[in-house]
Amino acid sequence: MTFTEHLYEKLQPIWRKNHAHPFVKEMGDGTLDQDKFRFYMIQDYIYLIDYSKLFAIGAVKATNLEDMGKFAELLNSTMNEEMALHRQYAERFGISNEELENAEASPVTLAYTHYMLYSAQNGTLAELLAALLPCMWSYWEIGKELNEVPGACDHELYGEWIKMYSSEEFGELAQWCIELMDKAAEGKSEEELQKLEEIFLNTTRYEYMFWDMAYNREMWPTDE
Ligand SMILES: Cc1ncc(CO)c(N)n1
Repeated sequence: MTFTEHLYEKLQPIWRKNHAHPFVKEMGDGTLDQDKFRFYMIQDYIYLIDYSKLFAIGAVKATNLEDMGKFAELLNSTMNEEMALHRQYAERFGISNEELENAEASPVTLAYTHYMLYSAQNGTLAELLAALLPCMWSYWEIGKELNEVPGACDHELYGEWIKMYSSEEFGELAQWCIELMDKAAEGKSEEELQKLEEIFLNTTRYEYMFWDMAYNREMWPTDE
């Protein structure tokens, strides 16, 4: 069994919970409250700015030109394709690019992005991959699952989201991350593997918390 197969199997209970979250389910059946989606889309944009930086750090930590180029490709596709989807949604909601870029991160968004960047900046390439893999992998799986729901990808609001994350292009990038994680885990000590598992578990948990934060539109406590 490969390292990623082991992680996938071990964390299935949490992954199932992610897929079953009402935010995800309601995107699939088209009943999701648009204000929840609007909140999600703004927070996800803020998330993706730091997520892009993770790929830039990946390019720095890559040990060969092929992987370095792939991280550069991921950086480019995140900033110019994935974030373009959010910019399109923002336009539909009447939110300007500037507003989007300067939005305030919620507590969960801040905790999640900072944890990822901490792991990327202070850890090995394998640790960076362990932090980023649940993001790419779970979105790809959720995209594919929602794409199976009859009519879901034709929904006037959520259809584009489903098409993006179930796309072959997104799937290929996720697949590349899975393979690189397995290569990077090769020959690592038990202790190091344990560390990778812990990081993977934590970002998997953060994925759940991100859906939940968006569903409840959770922001900072107010002074009132
Ligand atoms: C929170 C989150 N995780 C993963 C992805 C996939 O890129 C995303 N856009 N947002």
